[in-house]
Amino acid sequence: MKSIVVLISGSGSNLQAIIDACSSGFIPAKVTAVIANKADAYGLVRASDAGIATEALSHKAFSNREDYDQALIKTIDAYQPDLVVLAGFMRILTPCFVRHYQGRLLNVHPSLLPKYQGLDTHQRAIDAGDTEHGCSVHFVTEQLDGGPVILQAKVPLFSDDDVTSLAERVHEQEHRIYPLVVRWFCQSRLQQQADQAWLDGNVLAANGYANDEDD
Ligand SMILES: Nc1nc2c(c(=O)[nH]1)N[C@@H](CN(C=O)c1ccc(C(=O)N[C@@H](CCC(=O)O)C(=O)O)cc1)CN2
Ligand SMILES: NCC(=O)N[C@@H]1O[C@H](COP(=O)([O-])[O-])[C@@H](O)[C@H]1O
Repeated sequence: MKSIVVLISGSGSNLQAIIDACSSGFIPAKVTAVIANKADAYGLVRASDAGIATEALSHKAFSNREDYDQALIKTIDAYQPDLVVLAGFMRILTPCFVRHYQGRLLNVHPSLLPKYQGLDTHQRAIDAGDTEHGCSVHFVTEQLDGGPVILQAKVPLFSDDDVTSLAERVHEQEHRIYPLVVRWFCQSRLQQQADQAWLDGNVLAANGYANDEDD
């Protein structure tokens, strides 16, 4: 049974989707710990309610990003995860952290990467007058939101949308594609592909896994 540690900063709806997918057996893995950089992250309540170990490690307790990341690595590694999942984790991670989890560190980003890397993606798409938006699950690299994209989902962007309505529509798709990618990752075939993609920096052909005989 694969082991997953999830990092959060807020509500944890993506965390909940992954917890539920593990509970149903859709993801052949167990979330062994949820770690937040904010003690009031509601995702910690979701984890506790699911009987999952929780830890709050505030970045404010550290004088620099490197020291925080070293403490975060120590906390994570105590659970010996096969996979580390960022689910609304709002800290930029140092190269040292990224290298430590190379190839087994995923993130979900609320845009159709490479569009709108960084923050405030929904408002930026609205301001740009886009007619479509979406979300991306990608490998985490040193380049912020620049890692190889594994799977994306598109949503329409309507003229009367605001950030709330658009975020809700994107969230629905995040809750679909993130558990699917985590499932693939926990099936060993993708791990080998992940290492290869990591090396080549290629975009994984999401469709190529749609028919994976392991599915
Ligand atoms: N090295 C990497 N670190 C992180 C990545 C990544 O791809 N490479 N993905 C992000 C997730 N993310 C968007 O998906 C993201 C998170 C946080 C920020 C950011 O600017 N954070 C600020 C603090 C903002 C806040 O506290 O509200 C910061 O760290 O100073 C941008 C994008 C996770 N990390
Ligand atoms: N740049 C990172 C970022 O903005 N991530 C976004 O934070 C939200 C977390 O929601 P959740 O806590 O309900 O899962 C998600 O929409 C995720 O795409």
